[in-house]
Amino acid sequence: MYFIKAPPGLVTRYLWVGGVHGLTTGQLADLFAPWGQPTVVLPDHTPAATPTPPAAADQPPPSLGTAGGTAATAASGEAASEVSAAAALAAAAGEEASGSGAPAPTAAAADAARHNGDGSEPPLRCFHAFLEFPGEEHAAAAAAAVPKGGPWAAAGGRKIVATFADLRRDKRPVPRPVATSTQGMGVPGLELLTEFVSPQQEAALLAAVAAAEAEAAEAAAGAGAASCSGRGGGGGGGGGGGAVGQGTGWEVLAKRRVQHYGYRFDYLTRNVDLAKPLGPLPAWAAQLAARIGELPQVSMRMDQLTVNEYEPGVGLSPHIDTHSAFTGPIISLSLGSAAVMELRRGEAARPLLLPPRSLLIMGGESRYAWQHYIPHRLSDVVEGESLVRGRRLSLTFRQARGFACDCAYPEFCDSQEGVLPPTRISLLRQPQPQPQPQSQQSEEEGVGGVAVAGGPTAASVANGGGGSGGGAQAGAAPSISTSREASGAAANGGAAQGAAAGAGAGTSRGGSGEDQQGSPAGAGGGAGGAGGANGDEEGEEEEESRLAALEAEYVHKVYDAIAPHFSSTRFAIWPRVRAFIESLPPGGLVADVGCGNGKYFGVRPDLAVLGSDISAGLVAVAAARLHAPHCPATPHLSPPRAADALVADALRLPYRAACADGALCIAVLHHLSSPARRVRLLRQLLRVLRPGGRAIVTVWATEQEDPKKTLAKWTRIPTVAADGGAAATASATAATAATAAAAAGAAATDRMSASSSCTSLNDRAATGPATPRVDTGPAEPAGAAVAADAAASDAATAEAGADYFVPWHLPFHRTETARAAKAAKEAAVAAGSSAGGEAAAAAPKVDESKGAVVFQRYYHLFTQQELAALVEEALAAGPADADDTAGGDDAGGQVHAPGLAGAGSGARPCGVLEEVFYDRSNWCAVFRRDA
Ligand SMILES: O=C(O)CCC(=O)C(=O)O
Ligand SMILES: [Fe+2]
Repeated sequence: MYFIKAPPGLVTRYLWVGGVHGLTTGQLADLFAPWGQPTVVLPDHTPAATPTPPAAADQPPPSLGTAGGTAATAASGEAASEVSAAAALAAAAGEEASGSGAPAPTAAAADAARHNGDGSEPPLRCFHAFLEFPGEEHAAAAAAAVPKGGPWAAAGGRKIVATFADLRRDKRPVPRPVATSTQGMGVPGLELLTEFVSPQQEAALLAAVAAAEAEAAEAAAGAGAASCSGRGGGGGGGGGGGAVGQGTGWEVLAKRRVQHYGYRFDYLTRNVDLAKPLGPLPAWAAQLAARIGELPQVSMRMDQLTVNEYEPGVGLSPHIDTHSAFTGPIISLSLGSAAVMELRRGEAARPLLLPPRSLLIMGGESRYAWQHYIPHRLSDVVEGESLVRGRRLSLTFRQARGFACDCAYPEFCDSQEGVLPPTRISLLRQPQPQPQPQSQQSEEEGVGGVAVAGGPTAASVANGGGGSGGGAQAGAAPSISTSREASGAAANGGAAQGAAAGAGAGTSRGGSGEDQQGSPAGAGGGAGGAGGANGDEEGEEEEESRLAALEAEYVHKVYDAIAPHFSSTRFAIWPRVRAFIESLPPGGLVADVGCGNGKYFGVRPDLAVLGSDISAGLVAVAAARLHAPHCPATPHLSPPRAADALVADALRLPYRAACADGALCIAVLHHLSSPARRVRLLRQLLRVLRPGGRAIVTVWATEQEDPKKTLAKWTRIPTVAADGGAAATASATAATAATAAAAAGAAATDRMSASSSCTSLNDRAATGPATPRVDTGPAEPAGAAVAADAAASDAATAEAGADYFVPWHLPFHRTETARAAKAAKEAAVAAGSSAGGEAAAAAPKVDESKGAVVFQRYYHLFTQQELAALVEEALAAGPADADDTAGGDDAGGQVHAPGLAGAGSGARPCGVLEEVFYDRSNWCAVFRRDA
């Protein structure tokens, strides 16, 4: 395995960092720790750097400041960082260290430098190193944080350069001794039992496997099934009704054939579907499984068997069998021919010969934290002798798991936080969104049985809520005209909003003179009350259509186009969202509105999740996860689906009112382009929640942790909504102001820190009945209450957030996105050449230098007060009506408690804003519906 610098535009989870000479690996890791605890890999490919041992008192490692500026200058151009140790070090020294005066270190020197005799860590003698981050996002954030070309204060004034790197495996043949026994291999939990079966038994097993194809076909015919050839990979599944011993027959994968028994292993989801057992194992497999199960190292019932057939030259990609799919050890019996299997963890690669008739037991760490890999080779060299491979069959026995994995290796565990990204194969097999009538699309894409049929959902997809029946005016070029330009619509929109706000919250919307954008919305707001309801309806509809079209263009279309790539970057479970989910009552129902790839579906096994998203592409990814549930608590009882996903518009959720115990709305609200539409979404959440139900909403914050790497790279655009300037802050009621300010006070204390801050509003501003604290975060900083008081008086003048275009780079040379990128590229070129004006402006752009198609996504960044006020406004307005399907927000007629005034005059909001907190560049609100 070795690293190279990545080609321009390729974002990876590895960074090449130059200028590290003189640092210790520990210091280097610490320097980049804020972006995700990278593993430091040194260029000569000795085992990965271990955590820095405590420095010996008499020989401290040099401080970051001592060696400033000795090394790298610029990382431009092609650094010859393909790494043969000495060559790379010399190259690095030659390229980057000119003038440093340091002697070019040799590999041996670097190696020797790795550990001092006393256990302290000496400084690095190499000029570059590689950092392996948990994900691309982390690496990208880290790369962005390194100052370009100048000294870096955090690094003690050194110049550090960072570029993305690519990991390659095995291009250089690295002679590694192949072990013939697991003893001394250094892979805990791995055990090889040779001659586990006799040659006669081996022959019988090979014959049984050979006969299985015919038996499977026969069984299928007997069961009246029309299609069970198994060939082509789509078969199997069965449903459990077949004859005893029914397997899948041969399924043809790209390079090998497989048979499955017990449960079919799905290579798309890397999991088994417990709801679809294939039936008991056939006798020959059951006998073997029983014998294996009785081994003391195993001691469990094996209920799943995969037969792999490898022709000579065929191997198996490195992988860890999905934790959530199988529990306990994984056992593989080799038949026919030997092959070398390599066990890998980090930089360690330990090859082991698997002779025919041997049984390999992968238990414990070897099963959960080490990848296993069979190189694609025609022969293996073992103890100096070349062993030519023949046809090898392996029988891999496993036990399907019916519960979340709770192993000690969360970084490799898809049930735990370091959820693995989807496999390349799963990404390749993502259906690409086809341009088609959207209403049809929603019907077809609606997976599972929940709530898809009927209701307004189907038709709503294209419209994004834009006008009942009127559609999104698909032909119309999306306008990003400012509120000033759209003054006609603005006045009307403002009036409508005034109606909603006036009737609902009795807000101080008239105070929108603070509107920085100079939006005329203030006029509408001034009208307030019922007056707004009588505004120019045509104008309202026009405005709604315009905003819906904008969202369709700059949100929905983009996510559909980038879905597989986007999804591959989204798998971290955010601790605060997890904490919220964990705070929900047992056995409840959760609406995950804007579920994306469904990454939160499996957090709680006992909760049923209804996921919805307007992007069919993302719902397809989420749906794939449904076949890999981590959640069914009763594996053999065909449990009801614990989650389902469908394409739906968040502004018109196709669920019954008051059905959900919880609602998630993660990173969705900021894609809605007006305060009115944001309130509509919040009121939809309230409608779906039962009284007592709670929701968490997260949005991107104007206070970005690293604005130079985010805000500075995004395009600030004029507020798109006509009433955008009147953003919810100005509508804060006295109560809102107090709660908002309370949150602001505490949040301001640490809003720019990476750790989450949090605020339980109930503790600070007595705005309602005491509610249980969800907050699991640190205690309130001293002085926050004072700050809150001060902020309270400011709340009325609180700033609204701002609208941005945020680019998404879809790399066109990444295998897993090649098809999507190709389509997007062609579309971009076509749009650029055929359309003019704004349509062309909306089209994604090809950036050859970055090797990517660049899409622009619409975002509204929120201030903390703005989010709080928005939630308060929705709470005051009450749950959306069941028939809130019209585009225009005629909330004036829908408010459940008309005529409510602010808190001072006895308003009865339908619920409580429990807390607002800042978490990693997001503002998050938790609120509860009471009535
Ligand atoms: O062929 C083998 O021995 C291993 C098969 C395997 O790792 C798998 O099916 O997951
Ligand atoms: Fe495996």
